Amino acid sequence: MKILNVDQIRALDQATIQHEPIAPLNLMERAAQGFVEWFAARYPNTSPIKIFCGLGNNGGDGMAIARLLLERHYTLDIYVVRYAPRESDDFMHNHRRLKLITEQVSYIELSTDIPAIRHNEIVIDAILGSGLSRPAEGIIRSTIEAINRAPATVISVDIASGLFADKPNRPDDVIIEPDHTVTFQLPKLAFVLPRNGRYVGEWHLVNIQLNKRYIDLAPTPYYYTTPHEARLLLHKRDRFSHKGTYGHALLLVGSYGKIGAAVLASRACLRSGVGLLTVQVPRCGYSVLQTAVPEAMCRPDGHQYVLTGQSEVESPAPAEYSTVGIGPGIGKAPETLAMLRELLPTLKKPIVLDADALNLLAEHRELLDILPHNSILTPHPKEFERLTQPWADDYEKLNSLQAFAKRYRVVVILKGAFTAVATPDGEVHFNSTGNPGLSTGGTGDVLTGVLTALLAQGYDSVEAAVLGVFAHGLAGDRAADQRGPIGMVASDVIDALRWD
Ligand SMILES: NC(=O)C1=CN([C@@H]2O[C@H](COP(=O)(O)OP(=O)(O)OC[C@H]3O[C@@H](n4cnc5c(N)ncnc54)[C@H](O)[C@@H]3O)[C@@H](O)[C@H]2O)[C@@H](O)CC1
Ligand SMILES: Nc1ncnc2c1ncn2[C@@H]1O[C@H](COP(=O)(O)OP(=O)(O)O)[C@@H](O)[C@H]1O
Ligand SMILES: [K+]
Repeated sequence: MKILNVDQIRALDQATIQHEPIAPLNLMERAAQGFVEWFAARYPNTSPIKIFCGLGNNGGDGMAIARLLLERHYTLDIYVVRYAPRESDDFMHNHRRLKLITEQVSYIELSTDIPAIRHNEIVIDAILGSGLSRPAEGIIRSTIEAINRAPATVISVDIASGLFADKPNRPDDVIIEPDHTVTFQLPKLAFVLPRNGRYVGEWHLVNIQLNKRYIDLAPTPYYYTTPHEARLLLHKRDRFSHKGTYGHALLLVGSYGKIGAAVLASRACLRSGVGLLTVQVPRCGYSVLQTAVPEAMCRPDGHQYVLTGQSEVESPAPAEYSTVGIGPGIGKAPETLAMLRELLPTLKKPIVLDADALNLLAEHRELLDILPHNSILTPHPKEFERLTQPWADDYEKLNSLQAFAKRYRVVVILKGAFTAVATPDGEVHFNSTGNPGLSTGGTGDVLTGVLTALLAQGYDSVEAAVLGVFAHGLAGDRAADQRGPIGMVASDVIDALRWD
């Protein structure tokens, strides 16, 4: 699913109005109906509601929503924040229609007009929408502050008032802090960026049948992976396949005290469909791995405690495997750095790099230039910062992510809520699965195993990254259903992996 910017959203409205064709007012009615259906499915009409409307089209949506809720017999106090003399045409029209069925519309011009809001109330925020052109000031600001102070449930229409949809706010901007945002058709870039978490809450899409052709043609680097899109990426298994069909992966993982990372990555790799798996661990990990993961072959490293790349047993060179996954638990010993230096130039196919492999790249940047093209790097934000430099805001971080993936021709998976997969072509795919239960040691090792298995099976790097991140997050969601987000551990995520 595409993520469009504000100009494109405005043009999309216009395209819908022209080509469907539909009158602007009817499109607003459709949006309001969509919101009200979402709302009515969750909140019974016993909860008292206060709705705050601005004077633009977001306020117009609010006026229409108020009328539709009154028709459904909700108890409603309606407020218009009169911050300017100008009103949009569709606001005016819906204001007039509302006044035909109720006299009870209050106007907020001064702080003293702002009502007290009680804890059992629901606030609907329709003050400012995607037309925000400057930070909220004056009476809008005071109203937003009052809503944020109130102990009520807050639901924003389209986007929290005061939040820019596709560019950074200043740190001291006043913005609604909703519990939910109900937005129309497509997500906004602001919704998937970490620093906006409290200005978005849980967000929900309401389909209002905006022009499909415009959406299909609109250029954008930003995408949001839907379950349907992820499923389309999945390769089917051939009836006459054998284990050779699904690749032979090599994992270079673990060091003394971190053999658990090796076990987790290996198990996840096997649970993600790899044909054969060989794992190289330092000698101290040999019996652990052979016992904990009997399905994997193990080649013990020549070193007792860290990886050096030297193997005690006769075995093929890493380049002969379908792919290599390297990083979980390896540490940063000089011998391991030497291994990386020797290994990288010999590899011609994309590989997966995670954890201390990334930290070694950050400390020895010349290695970045010899990464096999289309390799997958899986930094969490701290690791990514080491690879680049600190950023002032999420938009700067996003630019730096795109630039990095392009410059080194790699796929970068920046992990976290709405994990961002940046491609060498400059696209970014935000993931839709996962939950805070995944914020626990070892879940990143699981992701490395998953991705290594997908590359070994012949998925191209972008598909492997988008699908792998989706499936990993979905497994995390299943694990959270079973164990709760607090009790779940990385092994539960492996057990919950499913590929159908
Ligand atoms: N496809 C869609 O997304 C649809 C959008 N609709 C609604 O239309 C909204 C966008 O409407 P508008 O473009 O009128 O935008 P707004 O409702 O955000 O209103 C912006 C108006 O307020 C002014 N303004 C902007 N920032 C201000 C500030 N800080 N202080 C004071 N005034 C400020 C602007 O100059 C403009 O006149 C959407 O958010 C959505 O609610 C729906 O009605 C129909 C479909
Ligand atoms: N709040 C969250 N919401 C969704 N996914 C999360 C969240 N926190 C962490 N994750 C996911 O959990 C994994 C954590 O990886 P990482 O930080 O490398 O942990 P570790 O190295 O301990 O295994 C990543 O896939 C990340 O996207
Ligand atoms: K709003």
